[in-house]
Amino acid sequence: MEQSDFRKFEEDARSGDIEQYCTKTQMASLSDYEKLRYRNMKKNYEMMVKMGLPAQKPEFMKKQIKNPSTKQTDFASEEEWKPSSSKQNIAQKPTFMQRSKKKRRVKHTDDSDEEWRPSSEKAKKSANPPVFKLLKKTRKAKSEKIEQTCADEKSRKKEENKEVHRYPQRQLPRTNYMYLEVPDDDEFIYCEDCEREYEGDCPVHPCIHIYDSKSTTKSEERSMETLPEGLSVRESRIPNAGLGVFADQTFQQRSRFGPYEGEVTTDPDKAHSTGYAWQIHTDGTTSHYIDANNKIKSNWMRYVNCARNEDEQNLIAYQYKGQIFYRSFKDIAQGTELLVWYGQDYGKDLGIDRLDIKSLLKPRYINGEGRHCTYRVVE
Ligand SMILES: C[S@@+](CC[C@H](N)C(=O)[O-])C[C@H]1O[C@@H](n2cnc3c(N)ncnc32)[C@H](O)[C@@H]1O
Repeated sequence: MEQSDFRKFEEDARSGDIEQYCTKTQMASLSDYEKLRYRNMKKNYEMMVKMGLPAQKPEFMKKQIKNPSTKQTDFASEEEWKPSSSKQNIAQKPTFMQRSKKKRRVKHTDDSDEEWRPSSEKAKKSANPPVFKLLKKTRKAKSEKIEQTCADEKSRKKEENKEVHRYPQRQLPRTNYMYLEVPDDDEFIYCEDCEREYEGDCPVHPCIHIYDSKSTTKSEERSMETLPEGLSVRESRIPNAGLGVFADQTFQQRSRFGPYEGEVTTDPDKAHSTGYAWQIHTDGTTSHYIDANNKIKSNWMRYVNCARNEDEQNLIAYQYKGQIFYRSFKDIAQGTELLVWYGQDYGKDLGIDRLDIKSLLKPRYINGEGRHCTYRVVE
């Protein structure tokens, strides 16, 4: 399918009717993004049927609601097409920070029929994924402690999501590692221009990789020495934030930096304590952390500060094949400080209240690949 056709198809999908498959309450609980996703699934299915292609009916479409008062299970929870591993680990309530787990993905191939992967294929793929081998090993070896911590964190998030608090909220543990919601599969990269994901990278708008400078030092200077050409570290423009990274030249949109270097740890307490650790996910759960606290073992990315609002944010962090990269989603002018979003918990710890996260017009540029599309309210 031509790209322009695909765009038109996506626009048409926004007007698709999914109301017949859920109750009013379920409808109201879905974010606009979720609604769009279900509409897209419905349209995809209908289009494939129309084209005479073998298509598997999305699970949610099989359960048409005749009587809205009939008790139903949660609409979103009926997504049997979701890989079970990711499904277990995803909070049921859609939140702004919750990345869409089922987006249009395009595999790198010349065969345009690959654009839509039916759920059964996806399920097969998840059952035997070609990647994450290294992480899976790490996962097997991970201590009970980390599993417990992840379980604690999930129940804490569940608590936070409750709309009515019958008891005063207890003091929550400090969460100061940086956090990304990562899906079951981190080998896809979102393209802002095409508004969809590609395996590896967008063939039309590929990232420009900015390589670290080589460092031979084994001293504390190492992290600074790895600074790529065109960047410098100096005092941040953000009051009391310490050092920050500045552009000494213009960096185009889709400049990619990384990976974020540091020590790998499975100890959440250690990761919590430093303020330089990114959380890494495998199959939707935390598997380990990359902690850049040690300057001898980390690179320059440890100096990138947290954006206080969407306007000043110019980088998004994302996990790709078990590593963290930063990518510019707009041109970065010379003299500008590079700023990324660390995640809501860390943001809160820094006293940053991202109003754009809470507003009805959802943020366009947060972390992860689902957050930085040009978001539109479609109702
Ligand atoms: C990953 S480090 C960033 C580099 C750090 N500025 C430095 O000098 O090493 C994270 C720490 O930087 C500071 N920081 C980052 N963004 C900030 C912000 N928006 N406001 C205040 N402090 C910030 C906080 O002290 C935080 O714990």
